[in-house]
This record gives sequence, C-alpha cells and structure tokens, in this order.
Amino acid sequence: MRETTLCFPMREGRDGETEVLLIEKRRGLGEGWYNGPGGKLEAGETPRECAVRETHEEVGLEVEPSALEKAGELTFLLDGEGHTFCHVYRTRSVAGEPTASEEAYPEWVAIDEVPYEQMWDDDHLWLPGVLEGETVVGKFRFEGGQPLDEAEFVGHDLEWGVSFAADRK
Ligand SMILES: CNc1ncnc2c1ncn2[C@@H]1O[C@H](COP(=O)(O)OP(=O)(O)OP(=O)(O)O)[C@@H](O)[C@H]1O
Repeated sequence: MRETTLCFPMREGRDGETEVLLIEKRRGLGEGWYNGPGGKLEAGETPRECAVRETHEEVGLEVEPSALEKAGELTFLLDGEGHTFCHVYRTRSVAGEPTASEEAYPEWVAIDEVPYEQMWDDDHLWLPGVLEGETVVGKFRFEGGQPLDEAEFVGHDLEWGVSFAADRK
C-alpha cells in the first residue's frame, strides 16, 4: 500500500475567519480537483518530513515540522485491497507566500467555503472535522479498478477523537 501525506496550512483571514490553503492539482492522481498539498513518502523519510517537503515543493510554503499537528489517518481501499494510507496534518505555523508550481495552484479559502464538490468524494466526510480541530481515523472503499480517481466511492467507516499524541514521526 502506498503511504502518503496531506498537509492543511491554516491562518486567520482578514475578517477574522479561518482560512485553509488548498491546491488545485494540475497533474497526477486527482488532477483538476482541490486537495491539500501532499504526496508519497520517499525512501527513508518520515510522514512529517514528507508533509514538509511536499508543501514546499508544491506551493513554496515553509511549514515548521514540530508544529505539524497530526489530525488523521485515512485508508483508501480499491476493490477490497489497500491502495493508499494517508497521514493528515494541519498547522498554523506557515511562512512565505504560496506560489504555483507545475503540480499545483494554491489558494487560501475560508473553511466554510471549501469546494467539496470539486474534491475527492470522501473529503466532505472528514475534512470539515479536521479543519475544526478534530482527529479522525477513516477507511474509505472504492470500486471499479485503477485509476483510483475514476473508481466509485462505495462506503466508509469513521472514528473521531482518536489520539495521535504518541506519534511524533
Ligand atoms: C481516495 N480519496 C482521497 N481523498 C483525499 N486525498 C487523496 C485521496 N487519494 C489520494 N489522496 C491524496 O492525493 C495526493 C496525491 O496523491 P499522489 O499519490 O501523490 O499522486 P500523484 O500522482 O500526484 O503522485 P506524486 O506524488 O506527484 O508522484 C496525496 O496527498 C494523497 O494522499
């Protein structure tokens, strides 16, 4: 199973509302959809290191590794087999201005204006809670063969309020 990360940088917007940095993905899995910065772990890398690297590579933001708060662990199954295990982080420790890359267009979005209809079908089930500060373990079942972003979302299990306190990797 592939191991991946998602990182959700957050800040206070001009009118005091909470904003999250999303990317519009320009290539690869989930192309044309919104998501957080993130991607696959490289050899020898911890999930936290991967989240920092991917956020920098995709949108040019510097996030502080120790200020990444683990918010979720998501398992995506395709036709009954583990396809992707994703570590989800959020952070308020963000430096720099987001810039577009070959991979992604970045955009700060108010958390009550997140475009769930232009995201993976599972996102609306877990991302609102994650953006409100909750923690979650989720399992999401897709069917219909590769690639994952053309398969059908058929079911899920969620467990909220999970502790990741011991997870410093
Ligand atoms: C099935 N439902 C899903 N819901 C929400 N997010 C999902 C997801 N499935 C995959 N993701 C995330 O999408 C990112 C890109 O995936 P990723 O494997 O990196 O694909 P990509 O083709 O871009 O590869 P590169 O990393 O560029 O090599 C990565 O953070 C991964 O966790």
